[in-house]
Amino acid sequence: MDRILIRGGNRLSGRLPISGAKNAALTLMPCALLTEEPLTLRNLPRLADVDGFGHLLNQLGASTAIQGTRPEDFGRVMTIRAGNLTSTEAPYDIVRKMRASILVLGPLLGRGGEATVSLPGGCAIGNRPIDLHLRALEAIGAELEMAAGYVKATAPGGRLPGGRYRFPIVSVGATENVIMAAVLAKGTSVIENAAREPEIVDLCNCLVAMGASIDGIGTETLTIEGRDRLHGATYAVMPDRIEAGSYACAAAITGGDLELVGVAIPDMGATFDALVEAGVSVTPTKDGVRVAADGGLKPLTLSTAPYPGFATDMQAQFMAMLCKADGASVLTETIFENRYMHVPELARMGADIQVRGRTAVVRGVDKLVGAPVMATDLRASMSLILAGLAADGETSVGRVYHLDRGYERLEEKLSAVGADIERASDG
Ligand SMILES: CC(=O)N[C@H]1[C@@H](OP(=O)(O)OP(=O)(O)OC[C@H]2O[C@@H](n3ccc(=O)[nH]c3=O)[C@H](O)[C@@H]2O)O[C@H](CO)[C@@H](O)[C@@H]1O
Ligand SMILES: C=C(OP(=O)(O)O)C(=O)O
Repeated sequence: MDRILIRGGNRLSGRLPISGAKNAALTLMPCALLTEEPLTLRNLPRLADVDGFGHLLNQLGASTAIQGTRPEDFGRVMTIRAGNLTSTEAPYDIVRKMRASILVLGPLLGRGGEATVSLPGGCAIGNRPIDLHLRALEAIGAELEMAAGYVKATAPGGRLPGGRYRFPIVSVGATENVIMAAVLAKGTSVIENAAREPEIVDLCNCLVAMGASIDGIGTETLTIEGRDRLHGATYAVMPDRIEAGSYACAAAITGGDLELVGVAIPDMGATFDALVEAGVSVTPTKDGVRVAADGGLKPLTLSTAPYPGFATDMQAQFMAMLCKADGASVLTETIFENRYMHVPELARMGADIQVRGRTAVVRGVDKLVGAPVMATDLRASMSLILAGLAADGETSVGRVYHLDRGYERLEEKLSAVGADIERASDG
């Protein structure tokens, strides 16, 4: 199994390209199931999760073709053709490895009136049930049956009627699933308390490019008028705001100066606000944004929240950064019940963090020390990389497959801006 080795202490500087967003890619790829015509996605990041989703689409009978990208380029172009689907089932083997597989439920149901998807089960960061996905689909007319760890959803008469649903709490995935089902419904659907994450806006914009009718994009109330059919499109995946935020933290923790090329500044509000409050300078440039720090960081009080609040997917990276702040920070995780798995690993590197329930108190330390550490999930892995960049000596991060789910060629991007980082194989 691979490990990432980092010899810490280098100040990062230079230009760092931002890839297409994993979480947008994983909701744009299933849109291809909504049409018989090809959907071409540009700026698709090269990630294990994108490959996994391609594999799932293949299992359903869709073809996935990668076009003319050179190995040295970031991102790629993929054309997905779902003209002849041969299956409507997402099996346990795939769903358990990649939770986002649940996002085929809505489009399969919308297109063919039937879908069977394995229940994903819990994961390291929490239980992550799918009850809201199911309630929302029921509200627009789906009938559900549960058996042997699978949910089978059908549309009576082969087509969903549409309907109204108000989410009791904000769910990104459930909002995406119900939108993808509703765009091909017979009637109109109204979705209230919808998630407003930029990835949802990206999804809606792609669906509109495919002929869907969606009103209220970017707001908490979406009105979707079902169409008889959607057509193909070519669409570029939005830049990854979480990758950008992670590398902004890398600049901050190393007292560095990075230009994040291609970042979408309007999507970065809460992350950049928090960095500025910590004393980091964030300045728009012609190609993106420059994030610079002089070594001193102020402590912060942050609470995770749905967009436009501070993203739970940035909590672990900020925690690592705040280990080097001058004073005590307070972080509260409100989205997932178990998203502090990185704390004991950071502690092995000299961090001073106390967790009580959903709140973590992070006391800045003079130095972090390199150590062998183990990643537990995607963003936890990134927090260990960040700590390693700032630590004295060598850090070795295990279970790199977590990182490969969401960071395109991480070690290449970081070494190009001055990090001493490499991937090593345990054989
Ligand atoms: C592939 C993808 O885009 N993943 C993102 C997506 O995950 P995901 O879509 O799984 O996250 P949700 O927004 O659905 O989860 C928010 C909260 O709602 C709860 N919940 C969710 C669904 C449900 O049916 N019932 C229920 O109780 C979850 O357990 C969690 O506590 O949004 C999360 C919150 O921004 C991010 O951390 C993930 O990176
Ligand atoms: C939790 C994440 O992803 P997923 O929902 O795919 O597990 C993430 O991107 O941080």
